[in-house]
Amino acid sequence: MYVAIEGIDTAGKSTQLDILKGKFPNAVFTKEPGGTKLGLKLREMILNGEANSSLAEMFMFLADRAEHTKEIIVKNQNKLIISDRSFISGIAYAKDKKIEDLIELNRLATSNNFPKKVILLELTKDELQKRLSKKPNDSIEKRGLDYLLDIQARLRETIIKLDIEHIFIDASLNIKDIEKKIEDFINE
Ligand SMILES: Nc1ncnc2c1ncn2[C@@H]1O[C@H](COP(=O)(O)OP(=O)(O)OP(=O)(O)O)[C@@H](O)[C@H]1O
Ligand SMILES: Cc1cn([C@H]2C[C@H](O)[C@@H](COP(=O)(O)O)O2)c(=O)[nH]c1=O
Repeated sequence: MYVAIEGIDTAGKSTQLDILKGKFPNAVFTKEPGGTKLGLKLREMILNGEANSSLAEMFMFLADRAEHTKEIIVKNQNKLIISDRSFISGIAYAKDKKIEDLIELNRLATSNNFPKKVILLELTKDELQKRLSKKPNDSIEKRGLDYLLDIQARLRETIIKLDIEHIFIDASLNIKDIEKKIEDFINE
């Protein structure tokens, strides 16, 4: 089963994934962008802000996703796969593109291999500001609070629009409480 953890920058995805690796030792843990050798090169170029064109950036994420689908998702389809982000981030972060167009582009990139379950960690503006202030910000994070909160709303909208089995979790809850909610959702 293919499961994705979604959330804007600093929502707590990596923190939860580190715990989940101990709870699901036989699962395949991966991420977008950067889940493959090619994806790591694409991730570095994107997060260093090397694309001047938003369309070029979008296609770089789609290229990462196509490689990730072929090399990780399809090759491990009989296992539990838990991914840090997915095509849902791809749709939500491409703010200047139509969701309908993005859905079709992502169907092509993933050969229709969408996650079966999605966990969305959601931050308040205050908590996001606090967490962003504690770390160096990459080119996307530098676009600011309102940009990221709009992305968060698009993540929620996309999950609902595509009717994917999901759970929305308050990312400011205690780390252990969040983990239990995620574990129970994956196991249900
Ligand atoms: N439930 C929580 N309560 C308080 N702080 C948290 C919680 N979960 C994570 N954090 C802290 O928030 C920061 C960001 O967490 P983390 O790196 O896991 O987020 P992320 O979603 O992986 O971020 P990014 O997408 O930017 O890599 C870290 O300093 C982490 O310790
Ligand atoms: C998959 C995907 C991601 N993004 C953005 C979201 C983040 O700002 C970065 C990835 O960094 P992280 O450390 O993995 O959170 O890229 C995007 O804009 N489009 C996508 O498809």
